[in-house]
Amino acid sequence: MDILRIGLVSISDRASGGIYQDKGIPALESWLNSALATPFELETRLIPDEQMLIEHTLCELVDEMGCHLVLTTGGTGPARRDVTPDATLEIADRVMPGFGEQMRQISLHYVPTAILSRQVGVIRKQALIINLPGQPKAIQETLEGVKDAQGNVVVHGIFASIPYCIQLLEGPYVETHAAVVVAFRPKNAHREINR
Ligand SMILES: Nc1ncnc2c1ncn2[C@@H]1O[C@H](COP(=O)(O)OP(=O)(O)OP(=O)(O)O)[C@@H](O)[C@H]1O
Ligand SMILES: Nc1nc2c(c(=O)[nH]1)N[C@H]1C(S)=C(S)[C@@H](COP(=O)(O)O)O[C@H]1N2
Repeated sequence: MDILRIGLVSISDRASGGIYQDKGIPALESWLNSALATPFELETRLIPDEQMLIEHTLCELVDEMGCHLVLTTGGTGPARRDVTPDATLEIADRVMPGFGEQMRQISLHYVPTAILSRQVGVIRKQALIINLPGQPKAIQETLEGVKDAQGNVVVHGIFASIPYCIQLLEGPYVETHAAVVVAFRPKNAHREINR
């Protein structure tokens, strides 16, 4: 069986220019290490907010590196140089509107400015590509969702739906640690999908 390959792309003019240290890739990496029970390989990239470069990087990760999942962080807002969703849509085969809708829903529990993120989820070939906001804390917030003080789920994180999406795209079977995120699969979703 194919090993799970995940691309992580931190998109920041200042982090890529050395003005501040990139916290995006370390936050993504540490969250994935805590959440995934399945072994995985990472491909990481730190790039500025340049649309052509973002498009090229996403295509390289999907088409050449064979990633099943690509998570971007940064550049989803309304500022002139925030072009991550534009680049993602440009190289997409299909849009998955639920991911953007769900992330904004989750984020409203944390910041009233959640609606300023234009983040999208798309499919290109075998890969699911998802834009996360640039604030490093937004990574855990959107992937994990909202829980109350007793640990009960208030809004499901988007990662709950990612293993089944990868499975439907004929990628590897992804298992998660239930203490961090419970992956949803319909009752009749077998480990192997036979077509
Ligand atoms: N890679 C990163 N590492 C650390 N902090 C970041 C990173 N990206 C964004 N941030 C923080 O989150 C804020 C919002 O992110 P956003 O993607 O809008 O960046 P920005 O303000 O356009 O600046 P830049 O592209 O130079 O990071 C930033 O102003 C910064 O404080
Ligand atoms: N979960 C979460 N979502 C969030 C935020 C946040 O701090 N946490 N910041 C918001 C803000 S202030 C902006 S401007 C938009 C876009 O952020 P970006 O340009 O850093 O991607 O994401 C929004 N979504």
